[in-house]
Amino acid sequence: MNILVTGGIGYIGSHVVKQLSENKDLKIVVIDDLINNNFSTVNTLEKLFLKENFEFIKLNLNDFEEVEKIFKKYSFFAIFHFAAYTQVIESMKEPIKYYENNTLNTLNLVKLSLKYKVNKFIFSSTAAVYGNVHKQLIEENEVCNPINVYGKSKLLSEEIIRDSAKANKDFKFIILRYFNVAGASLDNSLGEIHEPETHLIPLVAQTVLGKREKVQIYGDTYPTEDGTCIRDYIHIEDLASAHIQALEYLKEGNDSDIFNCGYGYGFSVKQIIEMMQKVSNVRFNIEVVEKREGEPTVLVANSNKIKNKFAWSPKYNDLELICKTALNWEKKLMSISK
Ligand SMILES: NC(=O)c1ccc[n+]([C@@H]2O[C@H](COP(=O)([O-])OP(=O)(O)OC[C@H]3O[C@@H](n4cnc5c(N)ncnc54)[C@H](O)[C@@H]3O)[C@@H](O)[C@H]2O)c1
Ligand SMILES: O=c1ccn([C@@H]2O[C@H](COP(=O)(O)OP(=O)(O)O[C@H]3O[C@H](CO)[C@H](O)[C@H](O)[C@H]3O)[C@@H](O)[C@H]2O)c(=O)[nH]1
Repeated sequence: MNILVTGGIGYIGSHVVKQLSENKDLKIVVIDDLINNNFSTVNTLEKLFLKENFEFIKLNLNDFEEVEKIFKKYSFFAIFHFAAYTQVIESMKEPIKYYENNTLNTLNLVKLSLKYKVNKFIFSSTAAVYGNVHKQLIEENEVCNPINVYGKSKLLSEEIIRDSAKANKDFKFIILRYFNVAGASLDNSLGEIHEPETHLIPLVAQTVLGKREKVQIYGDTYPTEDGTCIRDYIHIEDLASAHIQALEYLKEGNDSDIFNCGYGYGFSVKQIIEMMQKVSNVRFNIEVVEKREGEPTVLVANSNKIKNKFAWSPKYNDLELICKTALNWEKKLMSISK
C-alpha cells in the first residue's frame, strides 16, 4: 500500500513517518523541499525502513507537473499532507507566500487526489483557525474566525477539502486541528528543527543551554491569571499516533470528520518557563516585551471527540515530560553542531 506524506521530513511529519514505519505493508513516499535544512532527519528516517518501503523525493509542491508525475507513478492509498509554512508573524507580513504554499498547493493536491482517485486525505490543520474564542474549551463545531493569515490559509484549505468531499462521495478526509505541538521523540532520534525557531518551548530550551541570551515573553497583560497567553501543549508522540488512528478510522469505512488534537488543559507562558527552570535546574534571563500581532489569548481543546471516536488515548500528557524531551533534543542538536 503506497502512502504519500508531504512535509514528511518536518517536525510533525517525521514523527508520523516513524510510526508508519512499524507497518511493514506500507510503502511511504515523502515529498519535502527541506526548507529547514533538516538533512539529518532524512538519514534517521531512511534507517527505519527496508529500502523498498521508503522513498524520499526532494521537491517543492508548487511544481505541479512533477507532483502529478508522482501521483501517476504510485497509486496512493492515502495522503498525509503536512507541508506548509507555519509562522504566524511572517504570515501577516507575507500573506501571498502563505496563501500560495498553504492554500494553493493544498488545492492542487486535492485536485490530483480526485483525478487519481486517492480517496483518503489526512490534513494538518491548526487551532489558529478558531481565532479568539471566549470559551474555556474549544469544540470542533465552534465558529472559525482566524485572526492571522496563517490560520486563514489553513481554514481556506479545510474548505477546499470539505467542499470537494461533499461533491465527490468517495473522497474522504480527516482534518486534524493541532493545538501546540511540543517535545521530542522519547528515544531522542527526532525532534523540532525550524529555521528560524519561533516556538516557545524550543526557544526556552535553547536559552537554558546558553544558545540564546534570554526568553522574551510576548505580553503579560492578557486577561489570564498571570497575564500571559495560555496554550494546550500536546506531546509530539501522542499527536503522531492520532494520525495513525486517523488512517485506521478511514480504513474502517468511517465518514470524513474534523478533530481537535490537544489534551484539554492549558499552560501559560510563565508556567512553561517555570517548568523548564525546574527540569533543567538552570536560571535564565527573562524579558517581557510587546504583544505579538495576531495572538489569541487562550487556545485549549475540547478533545472529547477524538478520544471517543478514535482508539486514541494520550500517553504523554505530562508537561514535565514534554519539557524534558524538548531539552534533551536541543542538547543533541547542540552537540551535533559543535
Ligand atoms: N508545530 C506546530 O505546533 C503546529 C501546530 C498546528 C499545525 N501545524 C501544522 O502541521 C504541519 C507540520 O508542521 P511542522 O511543525 O512539522 O512544520 P515543519 O516546518 O517542521 O515541517 C513542514 C515541512 O514541510 C516542508 N514543506 C513546506 N512547504 C513545502 C513545499 N511547498 N513543498 C515541499 N515541502 C514543503 C518543509 O520542508 C518541512 O520539512 C503544518 O501544516 C503546520 O501548519 C503545526
Ligand atoms: O519567544 C516566545 C515565543 C512564544 N511566546 C508565547 O508562547 C505562546 C506559544 O507560542 P508559540 O509560538 O510556541 O505557538 P503559537 O501558539 O503561536 O502557534 C502554534 O500553535 C498554533 C495553534 O495553537 C498554530 O498552529 C501554530 O502553527 C503554531 O506555531 C504564545 O502565547 C506566544 O505569545 C512567547 O511569549 N515568547
